[in-house]
Amino acid sequence: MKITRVTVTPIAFRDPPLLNASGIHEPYALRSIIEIESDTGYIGLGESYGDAPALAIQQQLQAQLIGLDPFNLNQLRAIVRATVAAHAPQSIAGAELAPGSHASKAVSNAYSAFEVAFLDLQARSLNVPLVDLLGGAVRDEIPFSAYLFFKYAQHVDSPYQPDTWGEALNEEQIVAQARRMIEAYGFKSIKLKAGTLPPEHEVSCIKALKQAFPGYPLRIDPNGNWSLETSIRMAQLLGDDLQYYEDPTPGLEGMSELHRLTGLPLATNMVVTDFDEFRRSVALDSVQIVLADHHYWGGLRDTQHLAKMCQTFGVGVSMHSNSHLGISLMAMAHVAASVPNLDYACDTHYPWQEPDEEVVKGGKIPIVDGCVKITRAPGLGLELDYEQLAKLNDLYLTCGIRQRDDVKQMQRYKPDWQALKPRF
Ligand SMILES: O=C([O-])C(=O)C[C@H](O)[C@@H](O)C(=O)[O-]
Ligand SMILES: [Mg+2]
Repeated sequence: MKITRVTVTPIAFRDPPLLNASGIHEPYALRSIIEIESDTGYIGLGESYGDAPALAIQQQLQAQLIGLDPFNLNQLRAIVRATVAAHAPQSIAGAELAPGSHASKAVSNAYSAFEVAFLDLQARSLNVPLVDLLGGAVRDEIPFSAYLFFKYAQHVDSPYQPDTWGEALNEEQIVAQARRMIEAYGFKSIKLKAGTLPPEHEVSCIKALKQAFPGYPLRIDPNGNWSLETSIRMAQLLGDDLQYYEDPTPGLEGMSELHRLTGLPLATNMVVTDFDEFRRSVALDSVQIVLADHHYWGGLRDTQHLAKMCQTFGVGVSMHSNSHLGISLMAMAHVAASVPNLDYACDTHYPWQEPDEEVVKGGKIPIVDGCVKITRAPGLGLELDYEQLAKLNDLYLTCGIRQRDDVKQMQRYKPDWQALKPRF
């Protein structure tokens, strides 16, 4: 088989005004949709970052992959490496909360974008689900958690109607958000994105969730926005409320000290984002759970390698998410299906995206009883809806956003807002 067509299509879709440690989400999130076609007529799909630096590399790669055998992932990696070395500026500051847009992650994120499409194409040509190329499924229902955010009712510049979730700033509103999400999707665990309002208030929201959903595993994620001292103080208030404490404080050293002092299980998608950081984290006992993300960990197979390393060193593993659509969700589901030691329900932003904004046929992928189900359909089991793709590409062309910037967006609400870390 030879690759005869590679198409990278940037898209934008509506994103609610979700608050986080950096600031606030812009009205549109960016992604890229990747198609690889073979001379035998199969198409493989991928989804990745649509921010300018990531997109530029993906677009550079389009022409260079023509003629390649889609089974030759080592050659894909070599081409990606050479292209990044030749074209990627080293100094691009990526959006901090989208680790895949860091310049240092350029190889692993571009490789991953195409690896998923290559694997999808391979699996389609063999008429097997993608997970079979990853060693087969140890589960076919992949658990995800309810991912709650503090949020405003509408964006500062209202480019479209306010979303239906409304404001969520206090305990009652957060409990209502959780209730709606759990009723709609059946999630069995809850994550609260924090690091944005005063820490005591965020902890009080966890207490309210604990009362409203007894027995539900709870997590809080301040994205490194609490000092070590604040993280210790909040740990005392939280007691044993949490399933794990996600990235409360910055740095491998800070997390290590926090674990030593509190004994709490710490999770991360910030201090362990590559294999070098993994090695250092093991030496320091900084984190007890790594949140993998194939988009910046170098694809589905490297995510399996990460999971194996976690197992070897007695570290738990689950999954991180940025704003994404269905191709990413199914890629996450297939790799999660192949990992025996996936110990926790994965994160996903998927419920925050609008029902009419999906690029795969059939619309939004169902999440039932908190799980995404994988089937025996070949590859990822998805077909592109070209009308929808064109619609979201138009949105990309007109939305005016080219690189995620949650800090700058927050400055539109609060002109003296600064990117402080830690803020509290
Ligand atoms: O677990 C995390 O740190 C994230 O999910 C990062 C995300 O980018 C989230 O904070 C966001 O989009 O605001
Ligand atoms: Mg996190």
